Amino acid sequence: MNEANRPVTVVAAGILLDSENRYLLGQRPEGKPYAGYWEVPGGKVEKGETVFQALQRELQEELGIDVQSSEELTVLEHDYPHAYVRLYVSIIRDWKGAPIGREGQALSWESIGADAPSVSPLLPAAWPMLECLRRSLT
Ligand SMILES: Nc1nc2c([nH]c(=O)n2[C@H]2C[C@H](O)[C@@H](COP(=O)(O)OP(=O)(O)OP(=O)(O)O)O2)c(=O)[nH]1
Repeated sequence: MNEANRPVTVVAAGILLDSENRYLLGQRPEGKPYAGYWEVPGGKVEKGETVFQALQRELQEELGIDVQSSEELTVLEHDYPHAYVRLYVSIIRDWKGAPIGREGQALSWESIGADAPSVSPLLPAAWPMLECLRRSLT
């Protein structure tokens, strides 16, 4: 619970970073809150799972890749109308397979150096993640 007495939804988000320092965004599929918005891949951490296990499961389901390792970047909270979320954000440089949108979602590789992603709109809580990513790499 938080000050507003709302239950906290715990989410693991994984920023895939390739060798050219590009990161991956995916578009949320129909049927989910904020469908059509772009986000860093990930999803809710299930009971009994670690954040890393949740990342491995979600990125296999969403992108068909096997995450080998991850580095913790930051933890962020965001109060949405539909949920109060706590996002554990990791950087992933080591994965097996080529990401594909297994839920029919569009994907976009983005340059860290750009002021803003080439796609929009982004989920509100994705912005501070990207800011943190930039700071950690420069
Ligand atoms: N994956 C992801 N989720 C984000 C980001 N920013 C942000 O606010 N969120 C929020 C949106 C959702 O409320 C929550 C993630 O839940 P989700 O609906 O994607 O999770 P899920 O895949 O487990 O969903 P489901 O099983 O309930 O369908 O975190 C982000 O960049 N990536």
